[in-house]
Amino acid sequence: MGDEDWEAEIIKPHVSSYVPVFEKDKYSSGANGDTFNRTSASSSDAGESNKRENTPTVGSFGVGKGFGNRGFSNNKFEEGDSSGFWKESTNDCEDNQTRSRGFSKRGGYQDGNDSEASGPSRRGGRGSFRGCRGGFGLGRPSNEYDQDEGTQRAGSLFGSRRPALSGAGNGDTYQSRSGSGSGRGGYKGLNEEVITGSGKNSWKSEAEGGESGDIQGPKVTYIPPPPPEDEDSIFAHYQTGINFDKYDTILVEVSGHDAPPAILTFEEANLCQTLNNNIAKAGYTKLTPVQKYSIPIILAGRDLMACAQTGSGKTAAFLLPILAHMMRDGITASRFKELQEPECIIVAPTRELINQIYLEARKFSFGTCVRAVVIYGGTQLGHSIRQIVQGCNILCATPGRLMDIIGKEKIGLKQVKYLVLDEADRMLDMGFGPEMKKLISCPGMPSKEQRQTLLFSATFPEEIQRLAGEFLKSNYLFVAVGQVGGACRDVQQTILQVGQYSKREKLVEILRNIGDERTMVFVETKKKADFIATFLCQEKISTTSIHGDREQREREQALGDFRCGKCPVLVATSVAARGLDIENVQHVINFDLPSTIDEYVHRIGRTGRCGNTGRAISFFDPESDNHLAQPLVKVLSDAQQDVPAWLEEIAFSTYVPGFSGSTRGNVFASVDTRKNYQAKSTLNAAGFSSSSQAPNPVDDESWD
Ligand SMILES: Nc1ncnc2c1ncn2[C@@H]1O[C@H](COP(=O)(O)OP(=O)(O)OP(=O)(O)O)[C@@H](O)[C@H]1O
Repeated sequence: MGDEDWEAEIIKPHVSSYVPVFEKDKYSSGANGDTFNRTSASSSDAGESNKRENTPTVGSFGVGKGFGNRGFSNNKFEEGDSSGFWKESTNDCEDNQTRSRGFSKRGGYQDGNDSEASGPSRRGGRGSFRGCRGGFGLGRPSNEYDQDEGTQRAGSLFGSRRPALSGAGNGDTYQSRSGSGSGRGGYKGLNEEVITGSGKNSWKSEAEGGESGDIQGPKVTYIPPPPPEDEDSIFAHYQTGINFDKYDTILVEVSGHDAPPAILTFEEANLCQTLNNNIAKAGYTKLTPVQKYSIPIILAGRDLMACAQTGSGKTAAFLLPILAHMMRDGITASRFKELQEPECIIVAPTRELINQIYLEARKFSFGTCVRAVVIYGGTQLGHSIRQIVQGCNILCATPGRLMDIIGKEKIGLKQVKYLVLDEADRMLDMGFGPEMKKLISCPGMPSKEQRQTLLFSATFPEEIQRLAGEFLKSNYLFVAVGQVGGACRDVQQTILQVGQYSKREKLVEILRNIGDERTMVFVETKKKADFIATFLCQEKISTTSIHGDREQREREQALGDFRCGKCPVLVATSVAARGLDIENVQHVINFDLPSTIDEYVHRIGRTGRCGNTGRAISFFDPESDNHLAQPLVKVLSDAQQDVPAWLEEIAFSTYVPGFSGSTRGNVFASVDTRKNYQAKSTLNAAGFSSSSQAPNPVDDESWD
């Protein structure tokens, strides 16, 4: 599905279609209670027995010049005047697969008729002008996930930055991409402090010269506000939901050799008193399944690939045992030093997510001498360095910034004992995979035999599992909570057939029904995110937006406004699809379906977290979404959701050979891929599956 054809929309009659009615009493029930139909032990048993390709169009939102130049900050959207919605060349996610350096055209300075061409080719290679956001795009520009220096420099070239959305709260105007610039996060050019490395960089990231100053250009000046220091804020948490206890019924499967038995309680983990206090202050009284299994595995020093549904506590599942190890090893407080050598590195694909992980690390390490630090793109490099040199035991980082800092020799890797890839499938795919490979082959980085590597996600496609072998010891354990890649059952999923010309109207109808309940609306492109947010503001629906073309300051502001309820609607691209844990998100609307089913699972997982219920409504456009019909049917049926007959029909008519059976084939890797090579698993003492024989050594080799 491409962008909507707005021009055509004007002449095409709107087709009304069903709008679901939101009844709160229905809402809270959902189809949550049933257990997965698996043969392994449930977690509660454990202790007992143990591009879309967008084509350019003429015309943009403003008049004459496009967004970047004139933007629409002063142009209220009026449907009748809009001759067309320009087409965006790449979606937010695609960007991260482009490692280009150079200049940007869009955003900062773009003619209305000057649509970007599709795909990376137009992004330019190294040293070229980069087709995005009007600025120097050095390093890893416009990576939706980790937009480091490129993004932050972008748009600055012309001396102005886009103001933040101003529609927040009143829905009147929605300013974005204005070329007139508010100066927020503005370009200070060469006057900005440049912190350079020692000058003897023996290893540099691909982004060398990015923010690091090797190549001069506009600098990122944004310094994120420090998080509140008071204990109440540090331990602030939301309540687990009515379905939290039902987590116990989810089947868990562990594969690999000699898996330690699961634990049932926090006490069994034998954590130190400080950690136990922090767990209690965080409001955790009971382990989630992924925690029951992962904590003892990590405590036993094993490598782990863990797959568990969205919102089920994977973050604590790796943080707690790592911290416990550190405490047990008598870690000493790290002091001010120019070169810090953290014991733990955690990487995640988006800035907001890594910040969230950092806050969790800070929470659980409260009162210990362990110091966690977060660094991510879109913020001033000097600020990152200042945070690090003060001491760093746990470094939480987005990939680009991490590589820059390593290149600056502010971080040494010799002491790394724990390497965590959150959203690991994302971290290992085409976008970040090369960066991660560089990380593990950086000088000083202990080999996989010497470090403990932990991979967590809600989705783990087979091919990514295979790639992961390079990162993990061959005897790693694989924990699958429920269906690998399956959707959270606490999310009630509705798929509506909505043609592109009816989407906006439908969206407004739904949002009006929803009222003030917090809702995330996912769209496929950054431009559309702006456009829809503007449109909703004009419909008097308080809306903000987050996407990769927004400055980091704006992104954080948007998230803050959404979190606090000032703007109950957040229009987002896939940058917000993974990991974000926002209280009280009751609805997710896929205005555009994503291109992959995994992305769908992550997106809808922004609601229905931690035992709370949520609803997801997706607009399915038969013109463009048919490829998703089969995997959607599988996801829906696995999560025991109603599958619309029309969707089944489409799925059937778009039958793909090899996609067969009641579960409709292998949309997900339903198991540890090593199982293909292993003998049949047996139930171990803890009641979960544990492989009884060594993998075939030949196959094993292929993992290295
Ligand atoms: N044992 C627990 N008891 C109570 N709350 C918990 C527990 N474990 C985690 N939580 C809370 O559940 C929420 C979701 O946890 P978390 O963000 O780690 O989920 P996740 O599995 O990583 O999700 P995603 O796949 O979307 O990244 C957080 O607010 C977290 O504090």
